[in-house]
Amino acid sequence: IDQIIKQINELKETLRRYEYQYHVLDEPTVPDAEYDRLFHQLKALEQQYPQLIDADSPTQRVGAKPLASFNQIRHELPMLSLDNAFSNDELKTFVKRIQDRLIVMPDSLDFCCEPKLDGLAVSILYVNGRLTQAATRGDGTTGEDITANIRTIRNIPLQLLTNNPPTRLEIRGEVFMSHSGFEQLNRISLEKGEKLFANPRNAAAGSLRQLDPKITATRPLLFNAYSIGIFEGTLLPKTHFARLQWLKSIGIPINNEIRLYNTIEKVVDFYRTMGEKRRSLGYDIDGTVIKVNDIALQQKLGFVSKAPRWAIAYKFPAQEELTL
Ligand SMILES: Cc1ccc2cc(C(N)=O)cc(O)c2n1
Repeated sequence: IDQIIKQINELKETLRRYEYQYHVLDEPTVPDAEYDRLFHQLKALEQQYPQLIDADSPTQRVGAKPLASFNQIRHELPMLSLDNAFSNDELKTFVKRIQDRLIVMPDSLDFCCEPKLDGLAVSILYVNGRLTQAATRGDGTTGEDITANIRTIRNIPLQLLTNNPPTRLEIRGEVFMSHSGFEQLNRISLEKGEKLFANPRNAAAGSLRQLDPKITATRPLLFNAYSIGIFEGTLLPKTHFARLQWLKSIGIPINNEIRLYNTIEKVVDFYRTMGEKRRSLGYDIDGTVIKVNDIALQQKLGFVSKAPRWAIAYKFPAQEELTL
């Protein structure tokens, strides 16, 4: 039996590494057939020795039975909404307000720039490196417990890839659907005579609101992290950009368009570039998110009402055509 345990642990470790290379680094090192072969080998061993199945095995993504309803979860830290800017002038005002508030100005003010994914904000909690809970943003204070559905999203790791995980780590990010996944889903829904979704965001929302995780597991959902909520038992890097890189290093997918700039001109150029890239990204974005990179400065700037003073969503003009 020790041989079996050793074999099962090796299979789990290998599969987790393959998943990380494929979903987070976007650099698969083995063909899908090899991943599938090992996956089915693990599945067979676990069926033969069910007492050796652990909840975070790569084979345990799809929950057992449908829920009757979603439980409510209270966010220990509120999930913020962002103020919007719709012009360069409004962006400049955002930066000016920051400079006015920071009596002592740092020699250079770094901004972390990201595409603003058009999906749904979720919170995912890892306890001792294991995915234990996930919730929708809801009204920012209370959300719905969608743990079983979040576990079915293939690029979200069930365990953090680190030997000394934080005691608790809350990841916040966006669940979204790619254009190709959306078109494929609607093609299948059409064939099955089921209702079609109007756009990828609605399709993602509908998929996360499924009470039966077996249905969610068939939907092409993706996740990109954009910030850290609660963290305990670990020291974090001092800047937002470095924190995102750290998340990637422990197995959490982040967007690959994120950049760091230290002048407003470069930030405006990033906004323009993302506006051009928008039609070829393969997923919907509705603008960019510009954040003060230094965490200590973020804490000095704080929030006004529910939105941070240190971040702005610089949006694109509303898209005329529907994405159908
Ligand atoms: C603080 C905050 C709130 C909402 C966000 C939303 C997105 C997004 N939709 O991509 C990205 C971010 O960095 C965000 N950051």
